[in-house]
Amino acid sequence: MLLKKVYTLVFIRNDTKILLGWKKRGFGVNQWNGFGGKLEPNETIQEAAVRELKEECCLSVKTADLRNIGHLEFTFEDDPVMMDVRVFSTNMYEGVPKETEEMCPKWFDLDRIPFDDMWPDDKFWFPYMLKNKLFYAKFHYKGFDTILHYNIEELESMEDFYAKKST
Ligand SMILES: Nc1ncnc2c1[nH]c(=O)n2[C@H]1C[C@H](O)[C@@H](COP(=O)(O)OP(=O)(O)OP(=O)(O)O)O1
Repeated sequence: MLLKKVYTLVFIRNDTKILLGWKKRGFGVNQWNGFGGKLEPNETIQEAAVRELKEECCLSVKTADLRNIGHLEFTFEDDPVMMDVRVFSTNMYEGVPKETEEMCPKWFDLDRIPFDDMWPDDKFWFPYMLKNKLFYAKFHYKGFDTILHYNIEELESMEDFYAKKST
């Protein structure tokens, strides 16, 4: 049986650029990614997303301005934990991105995303995000570099997706 662990992943973007952070430590170190992490006790997923963004690059967002745009599930060979990652996007934020102990933020043109220095799965689902499509994707890894199999689908509505998932 898989044990589920929930994570957040936030992308700040506009029509031409996206903010990514170079992970300086921990899981996914030395790669570009969005901003996010695990939930703390008694925190909603949106509250965790806001907190992690602030902690990792000093930007402030309101929970109401976060749009849930996708759901990712990661499993790993011989590991009973499934990572359940809730993906959010917004272009409404306050502050200026700043380097922290965990991440070094940088803006990228949408047509110059550094996929070679990102998680291998990102190249599969970023195109959905960049076309403003909602998505649900599952990746099964051997180690952290090899995707053994994956599935990705476009969703009509995140609310309907989670309603169906909980039944
Ligand atoms: N494969 C893949 N693609 C894209 N994004 C991710 C992955 N795997 C991932 O874990 N992620 C995302 C999900 C989260 O946003 C981070 C990982 O969070 P992590 O840094 O481990 O959580 P924190 O709570 O910040 O960790 P510590 O502060 O305890 O170190 O990457």
